Amino acid sequence: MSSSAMLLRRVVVIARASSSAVMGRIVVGGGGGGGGGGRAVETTTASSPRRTMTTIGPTGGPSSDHERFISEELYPEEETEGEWVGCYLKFLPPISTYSRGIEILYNPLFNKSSAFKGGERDRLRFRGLLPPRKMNLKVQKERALIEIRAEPDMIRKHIILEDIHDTNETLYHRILIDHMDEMAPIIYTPTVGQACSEFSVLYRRPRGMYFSAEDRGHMAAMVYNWPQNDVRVIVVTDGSRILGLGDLGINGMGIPIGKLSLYCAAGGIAPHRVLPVVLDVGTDNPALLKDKFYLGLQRPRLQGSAYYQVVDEFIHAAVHRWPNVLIQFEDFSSDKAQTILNKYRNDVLCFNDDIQGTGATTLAGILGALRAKGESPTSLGDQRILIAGAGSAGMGVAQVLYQAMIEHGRSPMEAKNCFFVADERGLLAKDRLARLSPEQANFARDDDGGLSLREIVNKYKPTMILGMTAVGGLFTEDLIRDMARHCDRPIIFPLSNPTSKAECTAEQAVSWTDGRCIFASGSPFDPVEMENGQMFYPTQCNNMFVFPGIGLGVTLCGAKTVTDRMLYVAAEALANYLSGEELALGKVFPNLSTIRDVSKKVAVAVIEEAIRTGQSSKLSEKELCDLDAFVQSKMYDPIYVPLIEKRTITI
Ligand SMILES: NC(=O)C1=CN([C@@H]2O[C@H](COP(=O)(O)OP(=O)(O)OC[C@H]3O[C@@H](n4cnc5c(N)ncnc54)[C@H](O)[C@@H]3O)[C@@H](O)[C@H]2O)C=CC1
Ligand SMILES: CC(=O)C(=O)O
Ligand SMILES: [Mg+2]
Repeated sequence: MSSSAMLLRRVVVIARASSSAVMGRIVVGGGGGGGGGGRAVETTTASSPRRTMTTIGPTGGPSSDHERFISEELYPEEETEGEWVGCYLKFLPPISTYSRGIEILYNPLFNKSSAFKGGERDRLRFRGLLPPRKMNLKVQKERALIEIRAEPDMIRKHIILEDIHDTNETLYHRILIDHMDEMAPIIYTPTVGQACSEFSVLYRRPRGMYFSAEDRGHMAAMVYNWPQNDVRVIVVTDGSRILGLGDLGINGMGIPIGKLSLYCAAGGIAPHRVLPVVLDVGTDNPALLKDKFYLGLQRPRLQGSAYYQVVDEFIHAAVHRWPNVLIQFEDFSSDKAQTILNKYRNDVLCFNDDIQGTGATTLAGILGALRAKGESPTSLGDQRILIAGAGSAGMGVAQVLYQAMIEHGRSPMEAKNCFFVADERGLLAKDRLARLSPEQANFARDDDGGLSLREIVNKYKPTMILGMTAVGGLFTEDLIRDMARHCDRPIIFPLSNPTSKAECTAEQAVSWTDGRCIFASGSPFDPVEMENGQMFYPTQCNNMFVFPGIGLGVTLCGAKTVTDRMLYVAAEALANYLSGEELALGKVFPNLSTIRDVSKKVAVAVIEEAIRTGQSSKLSEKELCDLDAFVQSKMYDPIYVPLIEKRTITI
């Protein structure tokens, strides 16, 4: 083709780009095809909290191969600084930085590695510090997937992914978003359990902050060591109950890191706005106390007021530097978890994921299960609910289900009567009131204290059994067969994590109930082929389905606190997400691949609730008309944007 013909085609391409803005050689907007409506991209600088919003047009595809050929020839991909969508190059607002040279390559928030374009390599002074051939995000992802998939061992896969996390956050989150089904078990439960157990020996690079008992009196200053001004979400643990693995001390850092990866990938919070934290108050794990490679303080855990002072100092320091930050308490042992939540929940934007997040998620799963049985949500108050495990998770679930029953018109007494809560000493009843926490005492039965799980099943014929004991295999064949004898479609939720702690497996539940159970588990299980050849698809009842959306919602609307009603509407949004087809397949939670959309729906529900109840300080009624599009526009989408020197251009 002659160069004049090529030029002519270029003019046509530009002219077709309706409402296009043209900046240099970059065309904004797309032709036909794509999803209609503009999309807003939010950019931020890692070193500065300033943001720009630029609306870009519909993502139209190329109208012909010919057109694509011409455009790409004019603007070779490896040299243009934008994102190719078919034959169009989308304009992307640049990020400006004070960093230069090698510093940028070592900053995972900025680094694009082989995807840095020639212009950037010159502007930011690292030409020659990278191999010359340029790749794009797609090719980099393809290469990373080959490496991850070639590795059979889950912990090795985890190490590869976390290595990408530590070197290139854009690529890491792109991989998570595009392959959530495959990646969640690697970065989250069950593999994160092993990653925590081996955290000190696997430790490579710093991520997050540690506040130890030795830092008392310094925390208000220490928080300024964190390089980001705009932290929106902190996940904090004291490492005292990591999944069902017990006290792992600072090795529990893997949990805030994993949860925050989900905040970014599923909840659309930009990675420079999240901060994983461990409070190192010692450990009572005898193996760690004498492990020469353990990286935390080797002393018994602080107790009493000394312990609560550390928590208090940290919270005040964090809120002082980042006044609007959401603090998510995670994996605190049950003797402290509720006390801490009660102390801060009315004054600080915070929630406890194990208590409240698990409660909301399990409520959603139960509402889904009732739908699958052809029952209405109000039938929740007709259920007989056996909860095995009276810790944070068990009592959190009991409280949220109880509130939902009240919401649906049951009296407190009627609602309480639905519950049978048991721990390792059997059914909780008034005979041991003196040794129960207020939350446990609320659900103590009048009689039958100490009945075993099987005795409860055979006497009270529960319609569901929920496991939050961290005791792998607790749901025995006899127990589940008894459940199935008394109930046509028993709901069986072994929720303990990681997989080794699940009270039973999907295969066991299906086989012992002859395929009649409605099942969901905390950690993932593979589909099961039933005797009749039909497939059974277990889904995951894990708080990952609500916490990213709750975080996105409360931070976007500037909520002052996280209310019980916000958790309730989050559960409803999750339950409503399920389609009839999914329910027919036995699924009570959506596929993980939809988690980003689920999180958006949860965020919308939370924001609506905040606006309705006057909890929202940033959004008002007028934003309600297209909240879905608003939330979508605010969600972090990992793509490479051009980097420029801060000194040269300010955005
Ligand atoms: N799927 C999900 O989203 C979530 C799952 N979990 C899981 O739930 C489990 C429990 O977590 P927490 O409540 O924080 O722990 P926890 O240690 O506070 O509570 C465990 C409870 O189980 C009871 N228990 C122990 N042995 C028992 C037995 N043989 N029979 C009946 N009860 C027994 C204990 O007495 C205690 O009440 C963990 O494995 C955790 O990973 C926790 C939060 C969310
Ligand atoms: C999922 C979760 O938060 C836990 O197992 O603790
Ligand atoms: Mg947890």
